[in-house]
Amino acid sequence: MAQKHILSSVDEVSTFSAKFVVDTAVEAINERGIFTLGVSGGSIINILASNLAENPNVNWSKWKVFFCDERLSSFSSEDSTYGQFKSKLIDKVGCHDSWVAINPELPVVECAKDYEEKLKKTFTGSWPEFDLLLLGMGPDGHTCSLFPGHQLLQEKEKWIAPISDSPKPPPCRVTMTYPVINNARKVAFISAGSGKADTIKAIFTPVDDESKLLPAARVKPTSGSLHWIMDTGAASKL
Ligand SMILES: O=C1O[C@H](COP(=O)(O)O)[C@@H](O)[C@H](O)[C@H]1O
Repeated sequence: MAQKHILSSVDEVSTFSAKFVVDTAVEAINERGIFTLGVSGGSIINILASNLAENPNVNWSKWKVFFCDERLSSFSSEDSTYGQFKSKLIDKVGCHDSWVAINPELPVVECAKDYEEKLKKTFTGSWPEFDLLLLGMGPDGHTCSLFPGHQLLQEKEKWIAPISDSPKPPPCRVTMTYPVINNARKVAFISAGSGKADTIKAIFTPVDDESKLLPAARVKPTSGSLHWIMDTGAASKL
């Protein structure tokens, strides 16, 4: 069962989300000495970056930040999630060593394998167990780079999968798969704006056939917790 956190404005979503991340980090560092975080791209970048950059309670030396999905674009492109976090947060704080980026120069299949190897330097075991994954959701119900009807929704072996036909540009991306997402200790969607309201209503509406579930509705942590952080616009049809 998802826990809903409904805030009255995008600014409040931003403040709440940053506190949610930092509180989770403090708990993880106290318990295990490290905080493993996965971030998404799109609107989440602006929601998170400045609040995290200004937060004095972040012990960056204990954070390891990966990308839930990433576009194969150069870091100087606006499409690069790493590039955006770099200019809006990483360069300002000087926390470069905490972030694990993809190599966008590689062909997409190799890039996914290479990124999976990078994860394996931090995580042992058959599946990584992230402390927290921050997910976005597009108006079509996609999350990470897992799109409605795409064969990647069935991927059961890879940690990181390549996609070269993303319906949302750019077409070449790498993405975490459901076994990774659903193995996290905590997963939080961050969604703002009334443009997401119909899709959020669909996500929370039960279906008679699991194959009809939108990608974001397939996020069901096996033993972790699921959170939806929304503003009143995004939650307006619930
Ligand atoms: O393409 C992507 O879109 C989703 C949703 O983005 P948003 O701007 O609608 O919030 C994002 O979560 C994902 O990381 C990104 O690659």
